[in-house]
Amino acid sequence: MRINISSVSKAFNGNQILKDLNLSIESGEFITLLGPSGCGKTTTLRCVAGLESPDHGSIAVDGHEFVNAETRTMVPPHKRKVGMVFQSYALWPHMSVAANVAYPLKRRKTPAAELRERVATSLEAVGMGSHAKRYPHELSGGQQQRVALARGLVSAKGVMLFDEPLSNLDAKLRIAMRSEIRRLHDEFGNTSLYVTHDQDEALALSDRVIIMRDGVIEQVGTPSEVQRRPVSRFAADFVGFENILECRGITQESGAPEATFEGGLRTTSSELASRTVPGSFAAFRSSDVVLGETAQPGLAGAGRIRDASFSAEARTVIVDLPGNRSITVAVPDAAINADSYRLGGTSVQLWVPSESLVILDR
Ligand SMILES: Nc1ncnc2c1ncn2[C@@H]1O[C@H](COP(=O)(O)OP(=O)(O)OP(=O)(O)O)[C@@H](O)[C@H]1O
Repeated sequence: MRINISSVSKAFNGNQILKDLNLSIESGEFITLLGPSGCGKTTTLRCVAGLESPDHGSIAVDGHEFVNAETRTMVPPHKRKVGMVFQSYALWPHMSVAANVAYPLKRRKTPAAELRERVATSLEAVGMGSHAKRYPHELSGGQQQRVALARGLVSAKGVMLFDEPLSNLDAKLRIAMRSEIRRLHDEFGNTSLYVTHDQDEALALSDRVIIMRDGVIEQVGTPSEVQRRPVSRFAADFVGFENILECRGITQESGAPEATFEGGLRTTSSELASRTVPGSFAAFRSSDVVLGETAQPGLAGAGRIRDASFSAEARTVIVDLPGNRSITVAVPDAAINADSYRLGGTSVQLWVPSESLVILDR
């Protein structure tokens, strides 16, 4: 089912939370809203579910208007037939697993035989068929979340909404449940809108990722587009570009243009310099900085190692650059034992290849 969010605005107590939001989600797509706390992700989801009403704009599913602030159309939440899965699971403690999953169907007065069959099918789908008679307190967190997922699936007529459903699970279970959620999305042929502030989760699950900032959409793209080609400093920072340096000027001393960035880094390619203006930014990942080599097209400079941290997850050094700037560099495994990387104060040459740089004008 196709979801159309058109010019949706929403304010709480005079604070504008959603600002003229427009988004079209294709039938069968898995879309993630990714952004920092407070940017309006949950509010967007709640407007689709009918738990909030937009002040302006409309939301339609397959051309059928759920809400239109201008014409005062408002379909109540239980008539929208969307499945919703919350971070808190929101299971009724006094109801068995089967009764929890049956609840939305009961509200819709689904005939008993159909109800039993749909409850059994969705519990089987999430691997909880043998736990139908248990109560929520007899289940682990991961099992409770599976029941919440089954209840969402049973309510859905094609649209599923997820509000940080995995945040309360430990890291290992979170990764396992991610693929379950994606599998069920494909198996049931749903259109899914998923809220998270975890970029790994968004990138792993989605067909397209929407990066939100202060109630507006900053970038829409496939996981690889947002990861490799962020459109702004904000988006680059959000998808994990550790290093973002501002261009301080363009010179043409030796004939070819050369751009200088914060920390004294300079372009070694006129093509790169021609795409840069003072005030634009060069963004690059710590894993794309090469220490001890230079002179291929890209960005080059020199600094001093301030600090090295080698842990199981990351092997990084902080390099201080002139002008009180520093950058983070991920050291390849092969270089870990090189003593020079462990010594504070050691001078290093550094280079970032052209293809690893993203030049941003905002
Ligand atoms: N019912 C409400 N009444 C007043 N303010 C609200 C209400 N719901 C949300 N807000 C405010 O709107 C802003 C956006 O909230 P929202 O939950 O949409 O953000 P979010 O991007 O989902 O953040 P998080 O990741 O923290 O859940 C926040 O500042 C929040 O305090």
